[in-house]
Amino acid sequence: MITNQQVIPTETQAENNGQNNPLFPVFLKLEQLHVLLVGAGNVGLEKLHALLHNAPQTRITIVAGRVLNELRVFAADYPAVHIIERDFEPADLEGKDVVVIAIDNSETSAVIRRLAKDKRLLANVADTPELCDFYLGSIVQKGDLKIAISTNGKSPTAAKRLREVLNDALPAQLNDVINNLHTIRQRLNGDFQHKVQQLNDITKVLVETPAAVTEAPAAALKQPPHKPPLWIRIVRVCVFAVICMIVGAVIFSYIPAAWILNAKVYVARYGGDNFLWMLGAGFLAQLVDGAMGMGYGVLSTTLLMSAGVRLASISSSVHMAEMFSVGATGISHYRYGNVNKKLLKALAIPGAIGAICGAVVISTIGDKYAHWLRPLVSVYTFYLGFRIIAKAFAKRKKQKKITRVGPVAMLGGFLDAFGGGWGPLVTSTLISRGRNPQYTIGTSTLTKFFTSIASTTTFIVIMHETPVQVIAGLILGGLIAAPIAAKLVGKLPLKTMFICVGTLVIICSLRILFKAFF
Ligand SMILES: C[C@@]1(CC(=O)O)C2=NC(=C\c3[nH]c(c(CCC(=O)O)c3CC(=O)O)Cc3[nH]c(c(CC(=O)O)c3CCC(=O)O)/C=C3\N/C(=C\2)[C@@H](CCC(=O)O)[C@]3(C)CC(=O)O)/[C@H]1CCC(=O)O
Ligand SMILES: NC(=O)c1ccc[n+]([C@@H]2O[C@H](COP(=O)([O-])OP(=O)(O)OC[C@H]3O[C@@H](n4cnc5c(N)ncnc54)[C@H](O)[C@@H]3O)[C@@H](O)[C@H]2O)c1
Repeated sequence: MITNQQVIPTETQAENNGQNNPLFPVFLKLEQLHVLLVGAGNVGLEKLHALLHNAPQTRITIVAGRVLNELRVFAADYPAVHIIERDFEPADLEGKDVVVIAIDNSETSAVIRRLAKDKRLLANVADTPELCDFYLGSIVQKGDLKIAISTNGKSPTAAKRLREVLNDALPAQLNDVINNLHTIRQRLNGDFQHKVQQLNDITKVLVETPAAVTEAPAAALKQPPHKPPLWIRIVRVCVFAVICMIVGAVIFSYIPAAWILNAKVYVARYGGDNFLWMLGAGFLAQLVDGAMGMGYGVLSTTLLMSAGVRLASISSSVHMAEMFSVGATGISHYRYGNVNKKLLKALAIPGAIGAICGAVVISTIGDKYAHWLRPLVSVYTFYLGFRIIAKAFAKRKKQKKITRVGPVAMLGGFLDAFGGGWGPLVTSTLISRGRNPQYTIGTSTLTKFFTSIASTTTFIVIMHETPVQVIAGLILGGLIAAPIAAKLVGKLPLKTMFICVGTLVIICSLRILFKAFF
């Protein structure tokens, strides 16, 4: 059996090397070559079938005194096949790369073969192994997979039977498997050794349980390519936590606590009384959003509300800080081709209108009615917390594709001004209604960039002031978290993450509600 993979000799192969079958298999790009076929009888037709079945665009010139009618009819479907109806002439070898001889005269065959040899052309003399430079093989094909079989010329019938056996044994989905592995191969990062290791790990199951041929790589596509066992993941999380503690201890031993406490003097006017909260909120929100693709607004809003920051300040800072992170991610989505321009247009305008309206409402009546607006927003974030948890358990159902996206975007933009929610509302609604997740996440993220610009501009115009310190805290926290989040993407247990983040949002919202009424 021959494949086009690199052959690494095993012990048994090494023992057999050269002893039984010295033929060296190659897979010719025949369509880039010019073939001369001499003879157009039954055998000529068989060889023509074999050539064109594998490489239909191949340029083939057929030279034959008599041309079988069946061959003429068959060749008519292949524009690159040219028939010359006369006996062979040495000039026929000019400009050819490969010669197949299928005539009923062995002496003439030997002469043609010698002339070909003089021109250093490779020749096959059908059914005459001793005159062949190469043999045609029996071929099993499943999409891109091709297996060529040779019995070293001993029994073409055995080769034919083996082809039939393999053809039945190999599942049709094998081509999907190969395509999936091709996609994984293109997605893998890292150096060559690392890629080889990952591909070997993914495909190990194919060797251990051959029945898994049809399922394994498809499943591998859905999961991160290499999922280590649970205990390794637990150890990783613990190591990560310890590193965070050490880094934290080092940072705070160099930055005097008094300095941090003094910082609150500068931030108190606009941003509540604890800069660390803002830094922490920015860090956590970016960490979660970067790794899960949503949650920045909800998390930072609930955390800042818990720190007692003014509602309008929260909203304007969150949107301005978010503009940077969302802008950067949105642009990379655009570069990777994840943005559907039609959907972007349909989302951006209503989204921006909704965002402007939300920003106007919150910055004009935000402070005046803060005593009831804050608990109201908490009720909304409380609901979003549940939506995030629900995502952890949601099964993707095939629903009717949502076509009118405008109202969803407008509502998303409006409510987003109050406490985030664009992601949990717009992105998840579109995905759960049957839209392609890749394009939806990409397009929705880029749209979020535009709605953030709209609301931020509105806040600046209406409020005449910018809560610089809150924004600085959020951006700084986000900057620290971004590279960590990027590393964590695909490595975290998503379901658990959604549950944890949802729970955190619910607890924060409940706390605000509790404080408002008691
Ligand atoms: C694989 C396949 C590819 C193709 O041609 O496309 C192919 N022969 C096929 C079928 C086939 N050929 C013959 C029979 C009748 C039964 C029989 O004799 O066994 C059948 C079976 C049938 O048709 O059922 C007659 C025959 N063939 C050769 C000789 C001479 C000899 O052995 O000395 C004789 C006796 C002539 C006579 O008695 O006068 C020689 C060769 N045939 C080869 C290839 C090369 C060796 C491949 C290998 O290493 O295994 C080689 C050396 C040179 C070459 O032709 O390239 C194709 C199967 C396609 C499929 O998968 O269905
Ligand atoms: N047909 C079979 O199943 C089969 C099986 C085993 C072996 N063979 C052997 O293989 C050979 C070919 O068999 P076939 O059935 O194709 O024969 P065929 O008689 O059907 O065809 C022979 C072809 O060769 C051409 N030809 C002969 N001399 C030529 C020349 N100098 N220049 C150009 N073309 C020339 C003829 O015009 C014809 O197109 C024969 O020797 C036969 O004994 C055939």
